[in-house]
Amino acid sequence: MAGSELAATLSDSNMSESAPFVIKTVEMHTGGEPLRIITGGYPKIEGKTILEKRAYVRDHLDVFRQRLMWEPRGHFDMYGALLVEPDEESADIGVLFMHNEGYSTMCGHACIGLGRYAVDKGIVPAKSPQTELVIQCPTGPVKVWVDYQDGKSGRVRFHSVPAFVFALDQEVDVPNYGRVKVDIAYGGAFYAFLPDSSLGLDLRTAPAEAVKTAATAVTEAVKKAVPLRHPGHPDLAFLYGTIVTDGRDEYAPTPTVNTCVFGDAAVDRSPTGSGVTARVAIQHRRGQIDPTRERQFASGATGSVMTGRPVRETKWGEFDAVIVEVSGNSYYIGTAEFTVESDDPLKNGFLVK
Ligand SMILES: O=C(O)[C@H]1NCC[C@@H]1O
Repeated sequence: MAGSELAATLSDSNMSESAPFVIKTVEMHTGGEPLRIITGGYPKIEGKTILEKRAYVRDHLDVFRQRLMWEPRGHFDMYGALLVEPDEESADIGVLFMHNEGYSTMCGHACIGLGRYAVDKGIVPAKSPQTELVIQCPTGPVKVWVDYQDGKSGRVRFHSVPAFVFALDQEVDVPNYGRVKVDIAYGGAFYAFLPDSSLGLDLRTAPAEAVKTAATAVTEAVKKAVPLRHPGHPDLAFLYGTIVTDGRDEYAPTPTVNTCVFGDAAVDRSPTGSGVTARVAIQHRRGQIDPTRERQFASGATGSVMTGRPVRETKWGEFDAVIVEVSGNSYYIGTAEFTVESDDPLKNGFLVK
């Protein structure tokens, strides 16, 4: 099935909030991070470009995100992908990402899962030893290669849009943590990076709650202090989260650990594909990594690993940029069919904070 036909079947019912709600999903995880792929039942999505579609679901269909991401159908750290018709000729599928707070612009762990899904569902014809496809994300086209052997999809690699460094050693005052230096980089979304030691933490032993609190304080401080700009579109110019690292940026054959806190203080269970992309851009700028040295990045939450390496230099607008290759594994964990009863007082979902 072509990507555009699939997107059309997904959104052919013109459903209002009060209409019967039956949404089907395929459930996966990538390095522990959930991926709820919405495979049927979403209302019609208006908009020509993918950023217009993102704005449309945010402004008109947000209750569907809340129903699917929040409790009782989801949870605080749930993550979803909604297939949409791509508007770029080269793309096989288009996707909008969603989480506890809104709609992200790029998601590496989701592209890894969606690569397998597209091959396994026949959205793109499977080819051995690997199948290539392009996923149009709000940030732009992402090239994906899915290993395919003996009728089985496997490891996935992707090249996201050009990644660039926005600021190095930017000083910010973070309430309760003092003055810290952060690097800010774009890997399909903007992240602030800083080592655990700057926050008085040790990622190997710190409880997730402590990392989440500290990273959220950093995100809030950076949002206040540093206006971001993006060379492509103003909708892409926002800080998505903070990634706390173990500070081991110099190349080593063993994994360096990072924990990403994004959206409304969601903790990524995976090493964060878009974060690895942005972190490699910083390491490349500082001469800490090169194309011959693939680096391993481990999630501080689960220990799951993705690899990252710079592939080639390029530009995006005024920014020196780099194409980064990231790879990882995702797995199927089930399917679901979600419904709503009209008299359920909690039908639109809730979060316990
Ligand atoms: O892998 C990633 O890029 C994503 N995981 C959750 C937060 C990011 O969007």
